[in-house]
Amino acid sequence: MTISLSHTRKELEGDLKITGSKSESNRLLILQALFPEIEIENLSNSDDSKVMQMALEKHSGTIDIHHAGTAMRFLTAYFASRENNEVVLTGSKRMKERPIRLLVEALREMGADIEYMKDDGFPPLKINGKKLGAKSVKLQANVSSQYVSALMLIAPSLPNGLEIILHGKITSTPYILMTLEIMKHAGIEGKLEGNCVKIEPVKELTSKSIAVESDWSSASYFYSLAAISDRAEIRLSNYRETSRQGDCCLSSIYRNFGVETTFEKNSIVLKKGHKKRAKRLSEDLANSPDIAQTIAVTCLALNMECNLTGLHTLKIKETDRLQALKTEIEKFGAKVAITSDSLRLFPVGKLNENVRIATYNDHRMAMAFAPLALRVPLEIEDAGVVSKSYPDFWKDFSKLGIESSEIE
Ligand SMILES: O=C(O)C1=C[C@@H](OP(=O)(O)O)[C@@H](O)[C@H](O)C1
Ligand SMILES: C=C(OP(=O)(O)O)C(=O)O
Repeated sequence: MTISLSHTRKELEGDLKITGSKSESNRLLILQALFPEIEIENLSNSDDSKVMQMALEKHSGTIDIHHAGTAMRFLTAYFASRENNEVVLTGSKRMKERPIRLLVEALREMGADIEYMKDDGFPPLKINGKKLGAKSVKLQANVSSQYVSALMLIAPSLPNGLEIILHGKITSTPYILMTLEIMKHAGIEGKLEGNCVKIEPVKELTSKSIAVESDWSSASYFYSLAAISDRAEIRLSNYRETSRQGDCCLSSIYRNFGVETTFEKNSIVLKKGHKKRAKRLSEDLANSPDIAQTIAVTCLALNMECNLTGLHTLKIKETDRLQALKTEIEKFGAKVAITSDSLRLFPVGKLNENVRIATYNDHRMAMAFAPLALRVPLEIEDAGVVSKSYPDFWKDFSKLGIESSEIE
């Protein structure tokens, strides 16, 4: 489905409830499968969390996790450590290109029985679950933090817990801290000190209901809308002032665009008035890679030069996001220079109209470009792709007065 987007007003007002964080949800679903004493509130309604729930009901056969990176990585560790489970974990065409070797090697070092069914280092995987007895394991941590979280999540169910020694420069660190915080909240003891994560073994937990905070990465698209608007007051729930999600750094980054955030009870209120904004933006996003696309498009809309660094993980996500951003942003007439870990945007002033955005099976390509409709009419291909993390995105977007119509 291709949609065309245009705006009716540049002053935005609205009140939205955003679905639960898919990252928090998918961690809690694994923990709940290991410790049924855990109850989850405000679970994400994303495809990635639905696929995780479906997978955790199975003990054998082929499990297709589609595009869900966390599901692929967390379930590899989960099934490898479950005795008498024999599964094939597979995914979309893109998932078969997303590397998993470092995690598989670490699990094999712990005694796991995992085979590559096609290309070495990539899904699909044949996993023959076994009791894993290792106490300590080494893991390279500069490619994806999801490998680290995957091992952390199964660690409390192992007889000795687990010490994970991280090598290389740790990437996407807030996601490792999120895993740790959620586990601690559930009653599991653990710590990250220097390059060593240590998780204690647990037999049983006290029953506990844990609430998932709404998704901060999803909030980024409303930050972008507010930044591009003339005036905005958008209220989003349910958020906390002290979040476990690294993408809460949006509240400070978007001050550069004149958007102020206030916390009121369980909501954040994004306000854009007549505050001055920065002339250019420089940000290292190694801790929050999922908001890189949103920020680049906000800069495009506001004619702001930007230099985004720390983007080395973007090329192994749902698509090569650096290349995809360059291709799509340049359709508007701007210039983009990319390296393997950075993106520089040189804006043009007047943007080309009625550009058709390709989304490359990447939910964030569709959602990141959508706010640009406040500046120019545009079209977005395969708009349903948003369901990976935010199925109600277009519905919520229209509540703020952005009109979309299906054209194909
Ligand atoms: O653990 C998680 O929930 C995630 C970790 C990050 O991946 P990397 O660690 O691969 O950067 C992030 O991009 C992804 O959307 C979710
Ligand atoms: C990279 C993402 O997800 P995953 O790696 O879990 O597929 C994302 O949601 O932006």
